[in-house]
Amino acid sequence: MNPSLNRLVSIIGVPLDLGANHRGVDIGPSAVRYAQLEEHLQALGYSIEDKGDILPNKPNCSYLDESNLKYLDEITRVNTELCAIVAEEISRNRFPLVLGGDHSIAIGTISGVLQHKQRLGVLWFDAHGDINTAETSPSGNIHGMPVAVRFGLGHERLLGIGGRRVTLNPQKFVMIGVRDLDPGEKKLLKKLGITVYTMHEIDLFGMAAIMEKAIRQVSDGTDGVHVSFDMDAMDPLHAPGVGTPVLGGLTYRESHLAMELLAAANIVTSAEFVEINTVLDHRNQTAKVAVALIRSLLGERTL
Ligand SMILES: NC(=[NH2+])NCCC[C@H](N)C(=O)O
Ligand SMILES: [Mn+2]
Ligand SMILES: [Mn+2]
Repeated sequence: MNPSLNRLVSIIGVPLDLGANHRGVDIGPSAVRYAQLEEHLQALGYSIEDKGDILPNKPNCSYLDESNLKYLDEITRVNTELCAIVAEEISRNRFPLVLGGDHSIAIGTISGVLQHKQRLGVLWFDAHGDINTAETSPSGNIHGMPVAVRFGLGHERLLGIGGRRVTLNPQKFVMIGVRDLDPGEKKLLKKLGITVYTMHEIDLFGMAAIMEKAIRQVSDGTDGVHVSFDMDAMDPLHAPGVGTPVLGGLTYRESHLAMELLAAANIVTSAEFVEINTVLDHRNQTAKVAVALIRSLLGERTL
């Protein structure tokens, strides 16, 4: 598989923070636009269409939901809309670039991509596994559940997004940068046989070697590759504006190298950058880093 680089990019903002149950990531899409995403991509020769934001309805100001699937209704609604827009942009032959928002939006993004590419490879950059279900989640926050949903595990409403039960192939799903897993997540990752490159493997073998293996795994025998990048995959030193920071993450250069190698491999057909929490950020640093990573992913080189 080697689709020629798609020069038509559609930006889709999803200012959803209900999945994190934490204010601040709802400003993520604005922060990334403010960091001049569009201008930078235009300079790289891309033709950009900004589709605007999918606006969630905020619950009453108390923002209190004590269930083990917090804000299920609204998260389902936003993801259903996101799924349709992503599918529509792909049918228009455009590359969907989704800006979060919390990571629950991966449910909608990936189900939209799956409408067109049934044999999809996914690279999931994250400090976390995001493979909880309501039964295993310590928080009830749906941003910790999208991976489980995409493997067909979770609440009926979430599984129904996209109209049909399309699920991912665990053999074509790779996690990178993981360093914080809940007990139920560890069990499920092992049961499904998912390839997880934790920080331990990245320290041991280096990002270049890990990416070489990861790229081969997700691109062989697939008809597209989706990149889901949670900014907390990076070390909080480089990306401080995230709601669930974990020490010991990817350095600035490791993250860039991963994006550069993906650009060189020319395999990525859609992407999302999520969990940018502007309230917790310093001078928009994390949004700027996200823009820098997107530029590398889309082929910018130093020389
Ligand atoms: N997308 C994220 N930042 N997820 C963090 C999840 C944290 C924890 N594992 C939970 O389920 O609540
Ligand atoms: Mn995370
Ligand atoms: Mn995540």
